[in-house]
Amino acid sequence: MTTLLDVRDLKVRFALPKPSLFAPQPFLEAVRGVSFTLERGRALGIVGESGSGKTTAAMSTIRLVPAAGGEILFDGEDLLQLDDEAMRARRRDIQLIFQDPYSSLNPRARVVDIVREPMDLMNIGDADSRLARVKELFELVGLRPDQLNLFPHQFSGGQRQRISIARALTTNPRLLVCDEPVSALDVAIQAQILNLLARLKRELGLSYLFISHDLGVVRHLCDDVAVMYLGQIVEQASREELFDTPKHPYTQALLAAAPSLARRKSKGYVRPLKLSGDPPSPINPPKGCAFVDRCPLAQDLCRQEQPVLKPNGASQVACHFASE
Ligand SMILES: Nc1ncnc2c1ncn2[C@@H]1O[C@H](COP(=O)(O)OP(=O)(O)OP(=O)(O)O)[C@@H](O)[C@H]1O
Repeated sequence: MTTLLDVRDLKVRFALPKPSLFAPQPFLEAVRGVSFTLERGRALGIVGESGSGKTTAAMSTIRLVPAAGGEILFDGEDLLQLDDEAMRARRRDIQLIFQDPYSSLNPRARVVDIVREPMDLMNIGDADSRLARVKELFELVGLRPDQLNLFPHQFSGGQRQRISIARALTTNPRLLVCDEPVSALDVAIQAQILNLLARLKRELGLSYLFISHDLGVVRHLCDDVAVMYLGQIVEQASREELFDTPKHPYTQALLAAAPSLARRKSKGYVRPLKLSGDPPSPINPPKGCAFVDRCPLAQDLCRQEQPVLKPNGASQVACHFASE
């Protein structure tokens, strides 16, 4: 396996309005030292509750949100060190798919123009080759050639997501960042789009950074999974390892909340833990473990010392007392 993306100690913080002129600048710590690797041809799912920092981590990985620190090695080159022009050139390799295809597609443009636009903006090929590529991509994503001149409102939600995917593929990217790409779709349509993404990954050797709050969706598509909690990764493992033997009490609670995903066999013991309460505020986050107030394993050490990700079996887990 070769590594496409190697993110090290990524930090993102947002400046908040000052309560008064002379008060210190308050910050919201949205991503607090996140590290992960994504191998070529694989899909890494990032899961976690709303507000855990999934979107911010992914957007800062591709420099759509500025990072406050860290390294983002794409093919060995640190994206944070690139000037704007070099970064623009890199954008060909990295494309985005959003949750709501309708709001990301220009309602007044014909879909042929929508799909072609990235090639126009990046000056890829001539008019004929661009049109040929749009037709090819239409077929690849399961749209018909006679639909080329229609407008977005003439398509269903699932078809609109196919249009977004075709558009994202025009530049021959190597990495697709998918932010809740099927959350707005009916369950049956979700499966179709996930199957399409899985096929494209196989056929084109694409890598995905796949953000979702839905563990079922992640299990369908992703090879590896990172679980985020208050701006940090608390567990990272292969799909099998994560769903069969979840180790962090937060991962166990997430799985226990989705009984259809918990393993039938006793191999992975999933504590019947119910999550109550909310995560702490990302403004002045706690010094120790952020999960401590909701955790059945919590001890004094957890309040004093932040656990770091370390190997636990075949997984990486940030917990002082995680099950082995
Ligand atoms: N532009 C911003 N300014 C200030 N705070 C922000 C901004 N964008 C995000 N945040 C905060 O950063 C934290 C992480 O948000 P983020 O959207 O990355 O989480 P998420 O896990 O993707 O959640 P969701 O699934 O709801 O999108 C949250 O506390 C959010 O309120």
